[in-house]
Amino acid sequence: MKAIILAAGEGLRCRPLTLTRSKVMLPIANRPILEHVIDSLEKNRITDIILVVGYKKERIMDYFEDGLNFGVKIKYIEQKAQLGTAHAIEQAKSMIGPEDSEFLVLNGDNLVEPKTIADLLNNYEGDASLLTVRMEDTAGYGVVLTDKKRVTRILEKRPGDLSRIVNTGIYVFTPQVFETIEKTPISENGEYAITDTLQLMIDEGKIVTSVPTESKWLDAVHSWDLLKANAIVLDSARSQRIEGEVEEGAVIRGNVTIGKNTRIRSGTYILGPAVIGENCDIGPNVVILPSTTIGDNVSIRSFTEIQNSIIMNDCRIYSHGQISNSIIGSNNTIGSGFFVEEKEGLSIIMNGTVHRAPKLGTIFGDDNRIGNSVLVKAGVTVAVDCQVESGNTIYRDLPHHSVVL
Ligand SMILES: CC(=O)N[C@H]1[C@@H](OP(=O)(O)O)O[C@H](CO)[C@@H](O)[C@@H]1O
Repeated sequence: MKAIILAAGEGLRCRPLTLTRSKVMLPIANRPILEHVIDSLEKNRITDIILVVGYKKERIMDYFEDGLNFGVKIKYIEQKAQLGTAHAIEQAKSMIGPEDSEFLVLNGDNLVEPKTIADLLNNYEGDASLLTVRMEDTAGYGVVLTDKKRVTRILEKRPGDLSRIVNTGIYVFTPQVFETIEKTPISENGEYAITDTLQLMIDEGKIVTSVPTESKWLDAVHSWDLLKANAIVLDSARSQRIEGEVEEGAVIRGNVTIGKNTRIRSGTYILGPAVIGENCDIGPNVVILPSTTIGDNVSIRSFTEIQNSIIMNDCRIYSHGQISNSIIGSNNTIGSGFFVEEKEGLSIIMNGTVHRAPKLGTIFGDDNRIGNSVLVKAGVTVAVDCQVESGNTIYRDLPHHSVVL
């Protein structure tokens, strides 16, 4: 069976991280979310992949190329305008032939394990099947009403407790779906939504079924969801793998992965689960606590403590820093004495809507230069290419190219 992966969106709610990469390229345990998705498909022997790309497509194509390094074959198709999920699927129509009696569709920015996909592959039936999960808080999702297995209605992002059965956005379709996609009207928010296509199919008497799963499915809606996804993936590691050099006097406990050419200097204490990439220089006397991921080519100097955070590639973090519940994009230089405040239950306003965050420190995009003794207030973001001089406190979100003297 072929799989169409939707990977064209930017992920506005994951800014500033998505200013320089699309959401599917955000790393979890040092691998893009999309790589986790492709890996789960490959483990189900789904190796014919059509990737619908758009925003920052070059970065995706440079990383995955033809897919052979990932055990799959990838063909790319561009969605030039972001006109919704039905429109995205329609772009791949010419790649689904008469030999394809059905095909799989999934989002490139949802974390799934192999079993999640297997649950749908083993139970799909009818003209279309959608994989569903039960959730208490269904805000921001599509939900379905069912009569036994059959879906009787799809309600997209409506307020109220209409149903707890959430649409994961993972489907098996027959090629007839393209005929209904053509008839799908544009929605109020100007998109052609596959959920409207499914409702049309139901109205036409076609059989649309719901396949429930309890396997892993995590949608990274906001950037802070990456921390949760990272912790879940790190937790599933079952062993220690050390390919770098660990100096005498360093302590490494639990499931920790340390990449090639990485040096862990004396006095450093690492408590897993944690992943550290290649060519890093950590210590002496650095503390890394669960659930932390550190990318490639990162240096962290003495007496800095990092906990439950993601530090992306090519960062330099100097001594006596404290970073927790935070995401630091790639190529950041952070001076000594850096301190990130953290708070639980912050209300963060994005485009006029209030979003409730879990315990959160800060989120940095790429390429920022931070001087010494800088403090960042909880929940504040620093975009891309900002410069903050020593001794400042960052109280407000910094837009890209900001200079704080
Ligand atoms: C129009 C559409 O495709 N809506 C889907 C889709 O929403 P997005 O806002 O496009 O991510 O994925 C959700 C799952 O991530 C699903 O619950 C919802 O029904």
